[in-house]
Amino acid sequence: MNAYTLRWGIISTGKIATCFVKDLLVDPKTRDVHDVVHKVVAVGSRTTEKAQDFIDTIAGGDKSIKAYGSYEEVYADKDVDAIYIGTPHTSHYDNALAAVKAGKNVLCEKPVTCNAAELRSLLAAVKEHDVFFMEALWTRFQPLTLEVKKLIDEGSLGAPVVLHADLSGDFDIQNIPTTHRILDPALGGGALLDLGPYPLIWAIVALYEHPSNKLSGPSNITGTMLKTPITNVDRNTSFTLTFSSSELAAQAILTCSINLNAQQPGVVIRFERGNIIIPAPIYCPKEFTVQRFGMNGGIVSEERRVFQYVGGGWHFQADDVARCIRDGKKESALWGHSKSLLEMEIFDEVRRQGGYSFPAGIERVV
Ligand SMILES: NC(=O)C1=CN([C@@H]2O[C@H](COP(=O)(O)OP(=O)(O)OC[C@H]3O[C@@H](n4cnc5c(N)ncnc54)[C@H](OP(=O)(O)O)[C@@H]3O)[C@@H](O)[C@H]2O)C=CC1
Ligand SMILES: O=C1OC[C@@H](O)[C@H](O)[C@H]1O
Repeated sequence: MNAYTLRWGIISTGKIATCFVKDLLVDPKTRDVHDVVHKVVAVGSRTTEKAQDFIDTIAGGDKSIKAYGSYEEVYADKDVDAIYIGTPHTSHYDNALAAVKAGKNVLCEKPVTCNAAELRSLLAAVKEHDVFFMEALWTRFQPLTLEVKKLIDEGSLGAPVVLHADLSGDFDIQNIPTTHRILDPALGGGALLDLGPYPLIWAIVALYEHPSNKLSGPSNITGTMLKTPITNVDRNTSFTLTFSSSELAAQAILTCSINLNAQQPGVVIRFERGNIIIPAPIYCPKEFTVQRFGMNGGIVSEERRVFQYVGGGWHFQADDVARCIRDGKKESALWGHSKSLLEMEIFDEVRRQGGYSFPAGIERVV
């Protein structure tokens, strides 16, 4: 069977665009993938020099990759099948909408938009232009996550009861410029939008996607935010989700911080008959441990599973995008539109309770 080639146009040349493109250049055979391959055909930046420098640095100066000094030229390029968007949160809506209107398939970094209203508007355009669209929630596609999901669904641990998940990062907020995307409210700064998708994705995998939950949304959401006096964005955010509307009765306790390092606690999923423990960093964990309880409630067995592969882990989502586009699908079965929408609705509610409003004009749709 001939492998399907997906031709990518890259929007922006920052940190995550670098990680993603490096992974696109990893031979899929190293992860035992033989049905799809990836080709970077164009890179768009706000300056042509940066686009060319990116190609020189990341892709060894590959002459077949076009360097554009605007994003619009990438959207218009006939050789591009799919656009990858790696700009700051507050640009996602505009960039994705422009790509969709140009008839391109889109993979857009997390958080997919600033709010649920922007996403609804974007999804209407996706439908109208009949293109594929996905938020780049890469963790959902990693082999470890697929194994954890299989273990949960197989049911030997019983029902999930409580999930704890944290993602923190030390962004050195006392010393970075207030224009850094993590501090600047005009770039959607703060912990929730940047780090919140990761604790949330584990709650979605373990609770929302649990077979007994029948894809019911949380019946209750609480959120509280501690702001930094530097720019008033959320420095520490805690939020809880209660699932109780179907056969599942479970809670998720989720936290994220921009002034702590990314070490433990990671993720702990507590079931009736055991635990799944996933050490940090929870966006790309490399191992998990399953503990099983005996009759008296003590731990009678512990199994550690380790996952290794070539690359950073962003290529698994790229393979899914390629297969979807090859097969004419408009959304992914693993991280489809409704999950991104649930994420944005939860974030809207947590920001509402936490008292975090963006500066006027930042949200393109309200
Ligand atoms: N999936 C993951 O693991 C990660 C995802 N992310 C997500 O990716 C997005 C970008 O993050 P990151 O790569 O760290 O950010 P960077 O600041 O490193 O890069 C963002 C890039 O976007 C472009 N850009 C366009 N408009 C602006 C603007 N107004 N201000 C600054 N840059 C702008 C620039 O590229 P150019 O000048 O070439 O146009 C810039 O290099 C965020 O939404 C974040 O949540 C971030 C890190 C990890
Ligand atoms: O997606 C992300 O994962 C890792 C973090 O360090 C980064 O800020 C965030 O955007």
